[in-house]
Amino acid sequence: MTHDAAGRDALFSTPLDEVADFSFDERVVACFPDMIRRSVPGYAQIISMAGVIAARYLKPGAQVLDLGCSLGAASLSICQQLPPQHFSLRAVDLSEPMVTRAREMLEQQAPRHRIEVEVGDIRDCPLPAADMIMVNFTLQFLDPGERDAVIDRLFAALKPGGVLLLSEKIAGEPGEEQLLIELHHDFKRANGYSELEISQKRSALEEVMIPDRLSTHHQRLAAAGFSRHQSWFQYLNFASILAFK
Ligand SMILES: Nc1ncnc2c1ncn2[C@@H]1O[C@H](C[S@+](CC[C@H]([NH3+])C(=O)[O-])CC(=O)[O-])[C@@H](O)[C@H]1O
Ligand SMILES: O=C(O)C(=O)Cc1ccccc1
Repeated sequence: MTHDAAGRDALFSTPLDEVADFSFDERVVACFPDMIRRSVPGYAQIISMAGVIAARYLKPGAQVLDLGCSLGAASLSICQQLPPQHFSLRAVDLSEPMVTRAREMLEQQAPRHRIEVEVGDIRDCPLPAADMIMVNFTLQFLDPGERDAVIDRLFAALKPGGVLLLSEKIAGEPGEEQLLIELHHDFKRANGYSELEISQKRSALEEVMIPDRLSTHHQRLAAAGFSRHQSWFQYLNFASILAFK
């Protein structure tokens, strides 16, 4: 069983002969809200602040991008803070089943907002000039060697004064990694995941999600040309940065 009728994540609950690399398929889509809430410390806080941050910076007529949108939670957060005529939003994700479900959910929960949801790759999808770009827990799934070019692309797409909201799982600074990993596993245990689920998920992610250190993210943002970039949130090995063009 990969999930129950209530959408509870049970993807890694039974022993697997060989744990395949993690992928955002239908089985993940069906339990994604539960999985991310129980796996990512601070996810709910970051999502609710996305709307609050948008309301602080966006002027009427603003264009917003949500890249690696999954089910559109960050987009929905903005819809809850700003009226439909205030902004247009384009949400993109590489996973077709995610995009299909995100379209349905946003249509249902924000029917009057101007939102397009498209299948696309953050590495090469068209990026309209934007006032705010959100990249929440997406850069971490790219090959580390591809991340500089993506941040450069986002900088180029942002209008002057535009804001980037970048959230990521992070590697610890030297000497600090082990404690963060152990406490994250404790966090998962406290949220009902078993030892087997924790270790099989870890194997599934090993090859496909390689976190950078927070300092690496800041260096990359500086190199891309961001005039100001500041960490505003960290909960264990999950952090969020605001960067301004
Ligand atoms: N190259 C790529 N281009 C576009 N999307 C991609 C790419 N690679 C992976 N993805 C997509 O990035 C998303 C990552 S989840 C984001 C949560 C969301 N932001 C949220 O606010 O709920 C985070 C997580 O699961 O830890 C998945 O939907 C992938 O299909
Ligand atoms: O579960 C984990 O260990 C994570 O690091 C976060 C995560 C959440 C959802 C899908 C993939 C990774």
